[in-house]
Order: sequence, then structure tokens, then C-alpha cells
Amino acid sequence: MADSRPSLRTYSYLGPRGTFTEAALAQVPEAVGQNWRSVNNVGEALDDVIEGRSDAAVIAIENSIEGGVSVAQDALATMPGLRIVGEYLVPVNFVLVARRGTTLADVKVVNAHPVAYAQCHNWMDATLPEHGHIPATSNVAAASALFENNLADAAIAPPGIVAHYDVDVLAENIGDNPNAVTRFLLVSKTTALPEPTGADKTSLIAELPVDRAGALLELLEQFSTRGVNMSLIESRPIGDELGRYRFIIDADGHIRDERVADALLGVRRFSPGVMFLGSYPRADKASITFDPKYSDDVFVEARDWLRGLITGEPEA
Ligand SMILES: O=C(O)C(=O)C[C@]1(C(=O)O)C=C[C@@H](O)C=C1
Repeated sequence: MADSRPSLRTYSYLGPRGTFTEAALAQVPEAVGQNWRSVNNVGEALDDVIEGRSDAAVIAIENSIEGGVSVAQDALATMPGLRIVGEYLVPVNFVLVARRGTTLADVKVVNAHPVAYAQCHNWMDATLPEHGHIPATSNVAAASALFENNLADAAIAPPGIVAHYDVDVLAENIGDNPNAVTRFLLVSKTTALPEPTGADKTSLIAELPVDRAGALLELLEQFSTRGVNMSLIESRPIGDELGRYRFIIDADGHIRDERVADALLGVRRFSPGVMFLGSYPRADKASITFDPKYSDDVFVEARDWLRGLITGEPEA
């Protein structure tokens, strides 16, 4: 007999179970009860989406202490066909864990995800000034490796690690900032845009025309002259030669907002390479405010006026 149950959707995330990325996925309402696929890195998660093994992936994109997650920014820039459809925030703090019986004095080598390690620099340097570091694929992978080999004496991990592994917690709250937050994106292959909510964000990547004085200013003007606030602009090397950069941009608003659409048209005319990454609801749900002269009806009225001039309608 044919199986009439609806098939589950699959979501890829940086695992294993217990990572902050899994905590971000748990915030995605439509992912609850679906199939969660644990992978080893951001590229694998996005490949899953492109090749159809998953319907969507959750990836870390920015940390409030460490800044942009460059591997995720570069993957989005070089893997066409992906769209950001959601944004989630996870508070992050860390513990130092070890195999049972280990003391702080025994710790010579620490295993940690590079982004987590960078957030614990002050504590590590003050408490274990001579420690060595080996990188892990995730915070939880760092802890699980303690039971697979003896390369490290301790691992930096999320506080919830004790629910998954039989470890001693050598120190708590070792992050440099107790209010650290990591921003995650839900990425899918769909081209259907999430509906505007009034609290949206639009992400894109743009290259500058080569060797032109004021090119970056001209890029910024595409947004400022339409009253669109940019909440993030970050450069990443394109990688083909020294001194060439692409700019990762988050702008307030949805592509269906006239002022945002008009800014994107300006960027498209100006930039030799522009990639639209998506318009999606902001994680903080903060409503976008803007000067009334940039509201949709003002753009529509101006366009109608122009159309009238062209078609020869008498001016009202
Ligand atoms: O999701 C996890 O737990 C990870 O190990 C990844 C990751 C990241 O890539 O930024 C997530 C959150 C923390 O900022 C540190 C590491």
C-alpha cells in the first residue's frame, strides 16, 4: 500500500547535536518535527540545499564579538541560487570541559571552533597563557573529540554540552562578553520571497567598478539617496587578485518596498557584479522607520507623473 504520510522536509545544520546552530534551527517554526541533518561545515550545509539533499540550511553568519563568519559570507558569494529566507539570534556563552578527572592545571591543548575560540581570548590568555589550540568543526565536535583521541586536554563548548557528553566542567562563562550573540540565517533554494512584514532586511553582495575614485561612496549613495539605512557593510576579498573586494550589505526594508527596490536598481546599474541574497523578516522584529518622502506612495506618484509626461496626459 502506498505511504500517504506527507514526506518530511530536511534541514541541514552544523552538528553534532547541541551546537548553537542547532539552537538556531530550533527557532524555525516550520522546521519543528521535520528531519534535521547534521553536517560538518557551512559549505556542506549549503551544498545539501543546492543539490537537493535538504530543503534548507541554517548557518552562522555573524557574531557580536568576532564579526562576520567569513567562511559563510564567502560561501554565499560563490554559490549562486541560494536565498536567505529567515534570520535568528542565539545568545552564546561558553564553558571549558574535559574528560572526567582532568584539572585546569592538566590543560595544555584546547580544542575549539575558531569562532568560539576567538570569543574566549581574554579568559584563555589570562588563565592558560601557554595553551595550544587545535581547531574543531563545531563547538560540540570539540567536546566529542575528547572521547575520540587524546590530541586535546579540554574543549570550549556550549553550556548544554553536559546533556550530551560525560564531561567535567572546568570553568563556566569563559566568553569575553557575557552578552555575546550569534546571528544565523535560514537559507533555501526557493525564489519565492517571504512576505513583507514592515520589519524586514534585504541582503546583497556588490562589487565596485575597478579603479574609480569615490566608487564606494557611490555605492553607499544608492541607499542614502532613497532613505534606506544600511545595517551592515563588510568587505571580503574576491580572491582573484590582491586589492579586489566584494561588499556584503544588509539594508533595512524589503525588496517590495519601493525605496529598497529603487536602491537595488541603482546598485544594479552601478555595480559590475551584484547578487541579491534575499528579503526576509528581521530576527529582532524591529519596525523599519524612514522619512515619509521615501514612502511607497511617493514613489508611485512620481512614476505615474513621469508616465503621464511621456504619454502626453495633461498635468493635473
Ligand atoms: O553552532 C555552533 O555551535 C558552532 O560551533 C558554530 C559557531 C559559528 O560558526 O559561529 C556558532 C556560534 C558561536 O559563535 C561559535 C561557533
